[in-house]
Amino acid sequence: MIERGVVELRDIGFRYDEHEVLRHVDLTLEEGELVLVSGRTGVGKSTLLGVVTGLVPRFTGGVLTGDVLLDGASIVDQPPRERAHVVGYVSQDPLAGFVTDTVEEELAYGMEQVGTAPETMRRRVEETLDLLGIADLRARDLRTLSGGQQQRVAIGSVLTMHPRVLVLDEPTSALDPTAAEDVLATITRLVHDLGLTVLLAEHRLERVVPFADRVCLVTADGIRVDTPQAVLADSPVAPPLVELGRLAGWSPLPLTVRDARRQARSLPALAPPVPPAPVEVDPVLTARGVTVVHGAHVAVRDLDLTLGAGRVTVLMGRNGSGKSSLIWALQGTGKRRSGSVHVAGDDPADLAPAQRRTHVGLVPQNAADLLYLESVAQECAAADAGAEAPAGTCRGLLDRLAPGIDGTIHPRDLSEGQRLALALSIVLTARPPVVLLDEPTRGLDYAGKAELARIVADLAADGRAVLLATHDVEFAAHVADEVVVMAEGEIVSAGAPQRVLAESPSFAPQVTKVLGAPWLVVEEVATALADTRDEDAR
Ligand SMILES: Nc1ncnc2c1ncn2[C@@H]1O[C@H](COP(=O)(O)OP(=O)(O)OP(=O)(O)O)[C@@H](O)[C@H]1O
Ligand SMILES: Nc1ncnc2c1ncn2[C@@H]1O[C@H](COP(=O)(O)OP(=O)(O)OP(=O)(O)O)[C@@H](O)[C@H]1O
Repeated sequence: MIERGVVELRDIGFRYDEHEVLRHVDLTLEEGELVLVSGRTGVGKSTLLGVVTGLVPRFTGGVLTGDVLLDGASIVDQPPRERAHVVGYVSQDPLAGFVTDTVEEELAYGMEQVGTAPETMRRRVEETLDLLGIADLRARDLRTLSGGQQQRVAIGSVLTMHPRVLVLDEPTSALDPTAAEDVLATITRLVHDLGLTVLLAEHRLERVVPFADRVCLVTADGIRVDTPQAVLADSPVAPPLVELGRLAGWSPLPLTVRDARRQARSLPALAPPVPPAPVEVDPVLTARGVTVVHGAHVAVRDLDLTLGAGRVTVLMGRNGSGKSSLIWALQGTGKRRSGSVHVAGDDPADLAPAQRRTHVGLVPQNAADLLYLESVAQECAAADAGAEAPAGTCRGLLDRLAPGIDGTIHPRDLSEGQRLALALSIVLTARPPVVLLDEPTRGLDYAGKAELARIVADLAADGRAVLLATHDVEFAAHVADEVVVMAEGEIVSAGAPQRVLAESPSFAPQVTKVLGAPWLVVEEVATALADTRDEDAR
């Protein structure tokens, strides 16, 4: 008998006119394995996932060649709807995928479509509410949920269908670190206990690598599929632990914090980095007593915040803790129940939109909200004109964040990371004194994030105040001058990253977990190692 995978992709090719996205892709997914799809922004990860779900080419256009098999039978001509009970899919944009109005309805919808018995439906809805920690949201309108709450519902609504194959596109991008761990552990349990097959695209390898059986690295030349160890040994994208292992010359490369801690015993004694001394800063934005209320829910409670010139403040906190609500209130569009916000003598809430943009720039969680023109080139030209910046300014920023995007593409057709990069470039072109970024790393690869960190540092060096909300602890460790943690609408901790991040079990970056505070990032270890080697040489 021939061993067959659950899903087989045979010599898959896909192109939009001249733009070739996938070629000669052969991939077999076995029962009960989790395959991680990684690769640069816009390289074709979502497209590869779409070939399995059938959304590509049916809903994207373009030309698909090759064959897709499910249990040995070709399904390449089968519409996504007919595969849905076997192949569950969670997209990068949960809101766009919702078909009902409330959490409970959404969890039941797929089961209703396939005629699941009512008592089974009821039971699975309850199980899923618990599994994903969303029981208290059951009656809520989907559109009023926070980004992370929406993402949990989207995952839940697919799990209730008990699919055999689960296709997930950045499923933890909006989740706080603890929730992300929980969701990945839940999925892994289904993989191990029920033989679920999972294909999962993710940029934050540090989160997913420990759970992956194999990694599929997508490059412009095709795919490479191997064990995480083998792919990461020389892959251009690697999590901090692997970077640390490469730097210290460890073999095998550590994939978990536990492995790295063991190997770290072999490191020479290193002089820890000296945290920067606190400095006096000029306030650029001052918020006092800000309260934001949605219906009966107090999202931000009597909160004071000062953003200083030249400072990057990172806003963290559990899903639903009020970060986005605060950001919109600071920008002036979000309704405040009470309190005041001042930027350069004005309250942004009192200004007309055009004037407000010169005070405060905001890149929202859903970057598409900022894009309204027909092409990338038009968006860039409009941003330059609006900001009276030299022609090419916006495009220059875009090429730093996500290089090589064709200017004629409609913003709607960009990959998730490319779209975010465009929205960031548009807002940053105006160089407002206050820059607010709501989860600015979704869909960005490590190189894109490193560029974003440099751009943010440039803005700060130029005297701007930057506030960015993120769940990406590694990115936070790289950019933060100060970290502010929210819980239940209030600030519960604030201070230097060496203290707030490093001392928290949920927010500590990988390097801190291995070496302890005040270590935060691999670059610090590289510097310290080079120093000891210099001394040895002397
Ligand atoms: N209609 C279209 N015409 C031309 N190119 C397109 C069109 N739609 C998508 N593309 C391009 O196809 C490529 C693949 O996109 P895809 O969404 O698969 O990337 P990705 O690797 O998932 O990116 P990300 O990491 O940002 O999620 C991108 O470069 C995108 O710009
Ligand atoms: N219209 C609304 N009605 C009721 N509750 C709302 C409404 N809008 C938002 N909320 C709630 O307010 C809280 C704060 O939401 P917010 O989006 O500010 O959180 P967040 O910290 O940005 O979360 P995430 O990390 O998931 O993006 C959440 O519990 C959310 O469900």
